[in-house]
Amino acid sequence: MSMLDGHEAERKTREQIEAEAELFGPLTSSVRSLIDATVMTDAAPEHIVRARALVEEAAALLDSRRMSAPFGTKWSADGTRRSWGNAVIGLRNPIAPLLEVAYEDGLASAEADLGAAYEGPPGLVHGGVVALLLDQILGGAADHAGVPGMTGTLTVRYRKGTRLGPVRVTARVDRVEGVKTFAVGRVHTADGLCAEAEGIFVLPREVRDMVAEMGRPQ
Ligand SMILES: CCCCCCCCCCCC(=O)SCCNC(=O)CCNC(=O)[C@H](O)C(C)(C)COP(=O)(O)OP(=O)(O)OC[C@H]1O[C@@H](n2cnc3c(N)ncnc32)[C@H](O)[C@@H]1OP(=O)(O)O
Repeated sequence: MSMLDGHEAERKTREQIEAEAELFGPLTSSVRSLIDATVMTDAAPEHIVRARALVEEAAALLDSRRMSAPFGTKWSADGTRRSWGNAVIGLRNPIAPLLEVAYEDGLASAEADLGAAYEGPPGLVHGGVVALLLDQILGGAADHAGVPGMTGTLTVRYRKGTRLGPVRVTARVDRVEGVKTFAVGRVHTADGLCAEAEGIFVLPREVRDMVAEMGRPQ
């Protein structure tokens, strides 16, 4: 599979996209609550059995018609970009903590409330989830600065356990060296700084080749 696959131009209007967001956003939110309830439930066995039947019925309804491929990234004529399946920010993805990333003065920042579904060590966020958030926000900072790339290397230093609950993640571009963008970021909770990261984001060769090809005179 090429890295250019999964990017798709679409002709939907802003109103159509908003209507889709209104339809799918609440579904995702309900399933996210279901995930939390599944991890945390202490209900009676007969309630678990009944819940399972209801969940299977819902899954069958949703599965009655499927997209032919994962959501990918859809680009609208007005520049709107949707990655609704994304594992961190996807509006249609209930396992995404749903970071809403804000960009200001070169700083990307987002907050998330990480519940029991993200646990690693008791009461703490799984280290892979911490890396997941950092990967996304560092990559987002690079992208927003106009120097995007695929994650080549992500180095995370875990300074202290990240307690489950509200977290704040931030990132910015540190420097650009040719096709590599170096971004740095942090994760904070009420306990203070929990993790720091540096990422190297590389604009892939095939994207570089495509850009060079487009710039060549006909
Ligand atoms: C369109 C995107 C928008 C995307 C914008 C959206 C961002 C969202 C964030 C989500 C991020 C992800 O999850 S991304 C998914 C996880 N990552 C991946 O799957 C990437 C898998 N790896 C790859 O596709 C490839 O190995 C690449 C793209 C990383 C590099 O391949 P390449 O492009 O052929 O690289 P190549 O020409 O050999 O090298 C170019 C320069 O990069 C350096 N380099 C090569 N590999 C690495 C590396 N792993 N770590 C550090 N540096 C590296 C080389 O030394 C060289 O430096 P010099 O000689 O020039 O000094």
